[in-house]
Amino acid sequence: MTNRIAVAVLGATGRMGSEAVRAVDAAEDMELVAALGRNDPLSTVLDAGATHIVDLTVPDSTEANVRFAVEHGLHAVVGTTGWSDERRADLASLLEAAPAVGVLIAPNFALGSVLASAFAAQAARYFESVEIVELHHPNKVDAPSGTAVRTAELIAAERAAAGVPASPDATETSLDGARGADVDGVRVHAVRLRGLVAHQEVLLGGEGEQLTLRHDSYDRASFMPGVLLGLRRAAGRPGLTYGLDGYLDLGN
Ligand SMILES: NC(=O)C1=CN([C@@H]2O[C@H](COP(=O)(O)OP(=O)(O)OC[C@H]3O[C@@H](n4cnc5c(N)ncnc54)[C@H](OP(=O)(O)O)[C@@H]3O)[C@@H](O)[C@H]2O)C=CC1
Ligand SMILES: O=C(O)C1=N[C@H](C(=O)O)C[C@H](O)C1
Repeated sequence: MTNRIAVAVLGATGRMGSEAVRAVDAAEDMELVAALGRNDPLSTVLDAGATHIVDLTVPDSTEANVRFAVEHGLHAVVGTTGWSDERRADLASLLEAAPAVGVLIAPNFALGSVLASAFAAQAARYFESVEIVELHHPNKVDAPSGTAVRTAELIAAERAAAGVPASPDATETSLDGARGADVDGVRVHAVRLRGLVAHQEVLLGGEGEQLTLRHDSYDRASFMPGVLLGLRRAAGRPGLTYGLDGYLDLGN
């Protein structure tokens, strides 16, 4: 096949990176031209002729990796966490000088997770209370998860637009952390437990009822269709897209 997408995977020895290497390698319309570990110089990507990078590294390195890609005209599909509002704003400014480059930052590549977050945001305006519980493997270095932060942001925006007041909470005394982290007014609780991969529950409470929206990734294979979709679409979506939902027609 001609015109295959030339992909470099950064973080290639990691849990996600190694899965992405296999997925890109198996995709007929893609060519894996480089697989970088922590000690490989970023110039490897250019030497290999990559047109796209996939970043699955660590919050400390992802920003520099993506800046390097944009500065060299490469499209980027980013799954690494740590992309704060400030970091995304800086990246959006950088992209103004590279108008042909597309960057996707996807807190979660699993279709079910993206849908669950969208459904939770839709539902959140109808319930008095909402809290998020995310549950992950104990090797995860960040908490709360990027997915939970993104879900809380979407929920908070919907509730603000609908004029829904803050969830009721009479807590007067508590141990540090007992009520979780406050993300845009939504409480987020993080569980780290051997045996888990990546899971999330959004708990929505109203008078006499509860709606729970739960998503489970039992295997990192669940993230790969989203990674490949991102690679196929990034060049056609110049600028910064935050969330895989930006590449999907979710009808909202
Ligand atoms: N968007 C999504 O759907 C998903 C996102 N993630 C996110 O992806 C990221 C990676 O997760 P995971 O694969 O579990 O993590 P791992 O720790 O398994 O992998 C991280 C990789 O990054 C490399 N690395 C570490 N430090 C640096 C550095 N300073 N510069 C460059 N590379 C470095 C590691 O190399 P070495 O092995 O040499 O240390 C390793 O290959 C996390 O932020 C996680 O939250 C995870 C799952 C799904
Ligand atoms: O580190 C992980 O494993 C995951 N990280 C992402 C996150 O922080 O949301 C995506 C998924 O939850 C798995």
